[in-house]
Amino acid sequence: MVKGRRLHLINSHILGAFNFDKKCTALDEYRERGRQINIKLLHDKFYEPFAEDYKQVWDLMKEKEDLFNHVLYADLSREGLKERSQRQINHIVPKCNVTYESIQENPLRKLGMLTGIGSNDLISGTRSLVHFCLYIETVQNLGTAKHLGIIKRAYALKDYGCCGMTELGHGSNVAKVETTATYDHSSRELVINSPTPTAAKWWIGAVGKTANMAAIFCQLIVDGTNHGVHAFVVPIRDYETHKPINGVTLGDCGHKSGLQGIDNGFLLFKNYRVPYDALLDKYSQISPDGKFKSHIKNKEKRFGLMLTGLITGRCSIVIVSELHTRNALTIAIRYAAVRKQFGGEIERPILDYPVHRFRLMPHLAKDFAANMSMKLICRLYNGRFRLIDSEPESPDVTEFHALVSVFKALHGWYGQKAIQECRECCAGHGFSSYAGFAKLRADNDAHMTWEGENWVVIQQTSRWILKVVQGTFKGHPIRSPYLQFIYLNATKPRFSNKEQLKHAEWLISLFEYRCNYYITESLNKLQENGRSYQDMTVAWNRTQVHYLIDLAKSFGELIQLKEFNNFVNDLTKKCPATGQVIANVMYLFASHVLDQETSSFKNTFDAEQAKWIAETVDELCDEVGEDSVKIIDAIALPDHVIASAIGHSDGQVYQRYTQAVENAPGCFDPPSWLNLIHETRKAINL
Ligand SMILES: Cc1cc2nc3c(=O)[nH]c(=O)nc-3n(C[C@H](O)[C@H](O)[C@H](O)COP(=O)(O)OP(=O)(O)OC[C@H]3O[C@@H](n4cnc5c(N)ncnc54)[C@H](O)[C@@H]3O)c2cc1C
Repeated sequence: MVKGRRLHLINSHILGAFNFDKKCTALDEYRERGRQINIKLLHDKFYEPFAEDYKQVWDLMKEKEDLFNHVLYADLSREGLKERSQRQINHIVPKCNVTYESIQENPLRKLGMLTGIGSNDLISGTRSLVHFCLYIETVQNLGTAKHLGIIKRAYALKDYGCCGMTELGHGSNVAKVETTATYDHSSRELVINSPTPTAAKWWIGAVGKTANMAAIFCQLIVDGTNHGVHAFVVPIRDYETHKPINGVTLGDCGHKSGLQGIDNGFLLFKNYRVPYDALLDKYSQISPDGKFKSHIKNKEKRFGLMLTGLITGRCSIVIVSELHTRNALTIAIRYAAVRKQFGGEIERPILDYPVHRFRLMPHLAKDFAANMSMKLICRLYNGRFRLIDSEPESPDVTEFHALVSVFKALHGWYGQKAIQECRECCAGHGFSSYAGFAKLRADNDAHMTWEGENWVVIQQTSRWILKVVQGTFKGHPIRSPYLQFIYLNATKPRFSNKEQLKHAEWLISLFEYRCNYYITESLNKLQENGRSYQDMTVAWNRTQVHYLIDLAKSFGELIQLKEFNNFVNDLTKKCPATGQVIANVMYLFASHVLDQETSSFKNTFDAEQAKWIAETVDELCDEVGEDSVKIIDAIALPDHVIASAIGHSDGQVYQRYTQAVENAPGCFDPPSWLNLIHETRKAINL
């Protein structure tokens, strides 16, 4: 008996307990359905501008496929995940030729490498980003020629850097950080201190285990006067021993909701003396006779410039949250084509059910919209990256900042909702870690918060729009090409039939009207609140809900729709059939946005118009659902990058899933705590 069981176990290990003798053809059958599209054309256009960068990174992943396969690492410890991430970074980054010179020539390449890594694993993507963007770009944007050596060492990975802005007591309100850097004229040094426990730098990526260098943000005090937040580049660990430097206390922030492989840490300083050159002194200097000077007299403006090192990080979120959303949709749509439940004698794929299409297709449409705004940010990126260095106060930089802010928030939110819905759409098997959703959701969750908390960062977009509008009251023309639609007495475009919801120009004019509507409403409310509260900060905060936040969102979605339309027009020129299929995705995006509008704008539709919108959403979900497997084939990341047991392009869901389960440690083992089961049996003596 025992011998027989052992034999069975050995057999299970070698052959697998689940014997799939027939290949599942359900996904291929779904591929035959719907309208024909030019998959290669859609793929190439969707992957712009990163096709080459991604190919390089993904080919490198293929070389060590196991190292990038999440299914194999679901049981890793916190320390194990950190080690694995370091191995991933060591395998990819040095081969990508990301040097100071190559990035000066084409800054976008860095984003390509980082988001390529992040598309598979946000842990390694972020650990690289913290160093290459937050640390290096803070030093580069705020430092001077004498700091070039530090930057080049960092590109060569001789140093590993972090960026310490957030503290235990202050996050979004960076201007109020408590860490101080006090100038000591006698030695021409700066003395860094954490004057209170809440001044501890907190959450700082790479501090926990990796970084030996830090760009830290402190209040600069010269001769007893606080000149506001400035950045300093300082060593935090000894280069040889990797131990904290005297005057620095550091540690790891512990277990988190996800991203365990990132070594977020805390930093405390006690009379830590660093030479004057630690001050990143592009905008402020202390003269040899000990006087503070800055050509930017306004303290607030100076503070704004201190944050320019964040911009690439925000752009990376704009990009990578779209990639994560796409991965979730790829898994859920492929699974839905394979999974069959109900439907009579021959069961139907769950992707056939209207309710399933209604749950998934609007997210697919939003992912397309996010891909469009991602492309816009990337088109602008190189020019703005250089302007941040040469002319940081240029209106083009402010405009870019406003665009990135709204898309950082929108894409993160789209992703979080989409990933959760995809998880639920795959129900039980979606709950398995081998499906991939748990990791995607936990990873994307951080996008809500870091690099500017979404609800705070999005306010910067509406602030910019209202500033431009207020400028027009003083006779200043609107420069930004993205705000040319502003017209304060705008009237709603005539909405006389349902077919208009499949008319791009009309939809754009409706979205323009919607944004103008929120501008007018926000201005009126702001004025009203200004009278009620006197303090303009209170009035501003009182005008966020239903007004300024909605204004920023409506602006972001207008830009997405315009970019989407350009994409569809271009696609249609090259292949009308493909253009038509993707036009439907665009109409679905627009009508779904209108249908979801929960605040005041919805009142601008009468009951019949609201019904047209809802019906159009249903119809388009159905049409797009029929084409969705092919659409996903065109835009999906390679299987080894997604690394999901249930979302593979070969459609062998059950085989891959059971294989993952069987290969997991302990699948067939008895519990190591078997004695406790025996104890339990004896616990109650009847
Ligand atoms: C995984 C991870 C990694 C990180 N890595 C780094 C790093 O490397 N370096 C670094 O410096 N920081 C890092 N951070 C910190 C991150 O940047 C901050 O968490 C973020 O800026 C938000 O600050 P906070 O958490 O203190 O939230 P708070 O600013 O305290 O916000 C708390 C809540 O209050 C709301 N709120 C705040 N102000 C307003 C307002 N004016 N109006 C309306 N609502 C408001 C916010 O919306 C939020 O919901 C990291 C964080 C995480 C989670």
